[in-house]
Amino acid sequence: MSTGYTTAPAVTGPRAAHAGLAGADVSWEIDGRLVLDGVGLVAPAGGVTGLLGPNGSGKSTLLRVLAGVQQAGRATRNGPVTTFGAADLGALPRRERARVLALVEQDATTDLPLSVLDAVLLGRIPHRALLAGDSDADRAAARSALATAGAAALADREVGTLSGGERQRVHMARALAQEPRLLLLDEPTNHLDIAAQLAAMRTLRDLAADGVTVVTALHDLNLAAATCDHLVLLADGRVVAAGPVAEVLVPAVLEPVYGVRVDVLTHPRTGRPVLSFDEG
Ligand SMILES: Nc1ncnc2c1ncn2[C@@H]1O[C@H](COP(=O)(O)OP(=O)(O)OP(=O)(O)O)[C@@H](O)[C@H]1O
Repeated sequence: MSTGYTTAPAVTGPRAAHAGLAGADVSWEIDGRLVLDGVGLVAPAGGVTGLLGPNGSGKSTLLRVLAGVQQAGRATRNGPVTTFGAADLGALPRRERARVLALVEQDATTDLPLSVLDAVLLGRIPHRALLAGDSDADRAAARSALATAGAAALADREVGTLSGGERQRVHMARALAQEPRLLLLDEPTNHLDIAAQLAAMRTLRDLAADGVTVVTALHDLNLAAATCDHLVLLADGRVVAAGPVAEVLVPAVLEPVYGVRVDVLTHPRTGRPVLSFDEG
């Protein structure tokens, strides 16, 4: 079922005047196949927007297109029109864009023999003069980001030796060190234990409360129910529903998209939806 595209919820954070991220008609073709088909997306500043959808629905591609790093394929029609506040994201020079947005990719790996601290310091590059080395302020920002991501103890480890969950925390720390105003994340809770998942989502909520626009792809619909303000549901490269959590996470929307039976309960403390699934 399509609920069409709804307007974004009211924004109440310190940067409430900022309109957040808006994408119109984002279409992308890979090997002659349309993997994003006219996606319209609104992610309000001061909120966490969850990007949902089954495997292959286009979440990673959309995030990479929004971040301007999608290599495979090409834009179709007139190309995506994506604004962040008053800025046309697509028109921003690369370095300028890196000062505005950070992308935390799914299972990003590196073969470079980098220490964790050095990997996180890479996030500071857009903020310093060309050819300048790390300043004390950069190192302080990197250590603070590591602490926020629950990875302070890993600072001197080599990235290649880390577990999946440890690496995930380091990728989050690198993005935090970048101090973006728009943070895009692809499955940031992948590999994380339950406490770390909740901590990661708490970090995203805290950033949003400070006015950062957060867009995160998630598979865990209950995590989305518990932590997101706004949801965008993709299926086959199209937006099939978007809006507040309570409007999107309903059986009539989810069942045809995922092909499972969904029951929605209400959390006794938070009042948010809690979902239960059965094979359809
Ligand atoms: N480099 C590529 N070459 C060919 N097809 C691709 C490429 N990258 C993505 N696709 C296809 O585009 C579609 C969307 O993929 P994408 O990774 O964006 O989906 P997703 O929603 O993130 O999936 P998942 O939940 O499994 O991570 C899929 O059908 C995928 O096979």
